[in-house]
Amino acid sequence: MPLLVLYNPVSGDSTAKAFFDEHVLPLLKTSGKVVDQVVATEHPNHAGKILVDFVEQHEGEIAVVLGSGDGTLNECITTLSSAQLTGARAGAPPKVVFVLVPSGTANALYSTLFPPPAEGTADVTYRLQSVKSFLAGAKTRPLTLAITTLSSPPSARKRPQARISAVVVSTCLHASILKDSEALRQEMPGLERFKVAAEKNGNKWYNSWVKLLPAPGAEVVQIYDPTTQAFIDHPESDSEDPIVDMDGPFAYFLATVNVDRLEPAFMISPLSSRLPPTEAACDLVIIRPFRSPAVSSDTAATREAFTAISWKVLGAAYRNGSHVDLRYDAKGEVTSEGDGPSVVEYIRCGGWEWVPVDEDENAHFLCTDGAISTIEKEGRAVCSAAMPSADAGFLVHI
Ligand SMILES: Nc1ncnc2c1ncn2[C@@H]1O[C@H](COP(=O)(O)OP(=O)(O)OP(=O)(O)O)[C@@H](O)[C@H]1O
Repeated sequence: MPLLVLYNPVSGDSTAKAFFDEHVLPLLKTSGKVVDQVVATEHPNHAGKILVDFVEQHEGEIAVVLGSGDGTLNECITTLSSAQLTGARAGAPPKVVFVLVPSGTANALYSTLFPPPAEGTADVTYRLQSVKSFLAGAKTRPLTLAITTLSSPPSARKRPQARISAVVVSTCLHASILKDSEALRQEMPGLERFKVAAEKNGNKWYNSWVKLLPAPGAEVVQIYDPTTQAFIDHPESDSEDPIVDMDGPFAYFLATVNVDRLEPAFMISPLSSRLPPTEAACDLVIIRPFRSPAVSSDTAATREAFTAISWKVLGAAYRNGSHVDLRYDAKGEVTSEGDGPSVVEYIRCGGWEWVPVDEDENAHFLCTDGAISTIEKEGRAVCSAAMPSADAGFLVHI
């Protein structure tokens, strides 16, 4: 199988080149793997172009040893998915098997596939697990893709734009954090930039109309029930009318595919590994402040007071994803006991629609694997989960 070795020398703490020179390339060589090309990216979006060129120059399934974070992986998937391939590849995109070497800041996909040991993620052996799987000819897993279509208002008569994600699609707090944290990258190369950006955005609420759509093979939308610790049919979704309508305001709205965490310890969608989906589906984590018995109005004071609840939820996500079982007591305090309303609505669905209220500028940001897009006024974002056919698509070595 043609083998491309590709790394982003500036992802994470910029150590990918040293790690490849010292560990990855020697290991491939001593294992007898013939590497067809070794390339370092030179600028944003370069990874996708390198992959497309490689695909056009080689036949059959392609293996890519990729040293990067989730952003560069996304560039590879996005560029190849939208490329007009020429020659023998025209109209027939190949199967691409990624062998991941975590070299980014968050490495969400890698740390989901290989949950990190307590000692952390810097260890050489820890970082070479996907490479070892590749060398052993061990298992691969297909990636589900979340495809989000951004539409302009009908009067604009513009084509919708598609964004592809292999990890996360979000609005609200997470999108605001990612938007602001990018400006801090130089100053803070590690995960602390996300915390600084979170402080700035904690008291925002977002107004939007939302629809939840069932997965293709499921009749209805599903919701996690903390009492039985299982998914159940959403009470507002049945075979007659499976689509669930949701009102805001929202404090948090985030969908994942393929991952149960966005950083090694931040397990925001833990059920994707505890109760794995059997088909292409998004796991959606939603916080709506009006579910709290203590919140009945949207004012600066209620928003400020609710910040403590959001931090409790996100703090519990760092403790093994325990936020999914949090509830409100009668006074609106957060507890892990009783039978009050769940603080988080944890949904499993085939897709969703986000139609931001025009006046709410902050509700117009969308994050797809770290990249930020702006939904136009009177526009919308529609996301659906898809699994590619058996002879195409993207896989990872596990
Ligand atoms: N040579 C380069 N110079 C500057 N930027 C680059 C170069 N190569 C790639 N990039 C950009 O670097 C950005 C960050 O890459 P990547 O997502 O892999 O790492 P990360 O953000 O540190 O990790 P993670 O996504 O896991 O948090 C990408 O948006 C990519 O476009």
